[in-house]
Amino acid sequence: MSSADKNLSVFNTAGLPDISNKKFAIVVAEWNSEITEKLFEGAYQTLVTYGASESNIERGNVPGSFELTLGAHWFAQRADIDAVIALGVVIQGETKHNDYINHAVAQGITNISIQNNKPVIFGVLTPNNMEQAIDRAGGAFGNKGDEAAMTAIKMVGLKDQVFVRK
Ligand SMILES: Nc1c(NC[C@H](O)[C@H](O)[C@H](O)CO)[nH]c(=O)[nH]c1=O
Ligand SMILES: CC(=O)[C@@H](O)COP(=O)(O)O
Repeated sequence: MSSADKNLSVFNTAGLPDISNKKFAIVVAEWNSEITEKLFEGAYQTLVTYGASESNIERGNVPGSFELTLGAHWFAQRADIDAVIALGVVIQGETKHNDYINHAVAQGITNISIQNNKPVIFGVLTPNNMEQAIDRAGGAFGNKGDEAAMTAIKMVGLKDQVFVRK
């Protein structure tokens, strides 16, 4: 992934960890579901492609992206969950409401990842319009869900590297 590539589905896959026994939760916002479902599909398929067992991927739905933080926190509190992926799409409206949601969720997800000492991935699109959302949910710029899943894979690998006794 890089700004030059500007493709959310292009990433370095060298040295990925064995995730066959890792358990992932994916929390999906129902707002803009025509896009969030594409993000979920991308995240799910990326996890499976790189070694996760389908039985080790659990999904939860929340009404909107603002609720992603609490929904992700509930999963992150579970000892059997190794990483949480939060997926949402917050589209710019006429007011500043999207700004408040985006900032709250970005900070909230950061906080719960640290609080629960495990990866909680910010897989939230914050486009100005639906076209930009479509481009980043399997369109011209890849799929944010792919990126979020790959980020989760790499972070669980880093956690094992740091904490699992050799
Ligand atoms: N406008 C969008 C929302 N709004 C709903 C909020 O996320 C939240 O559910 C509500 O404020 C009640 O707490 N949510 C999105 O995910 N995307 C939007 O574009
Ligand atoms: C980001 C949203 O919540 C959005 O639906 C709000 O739209 P608006 O700012 O036009 O009320």
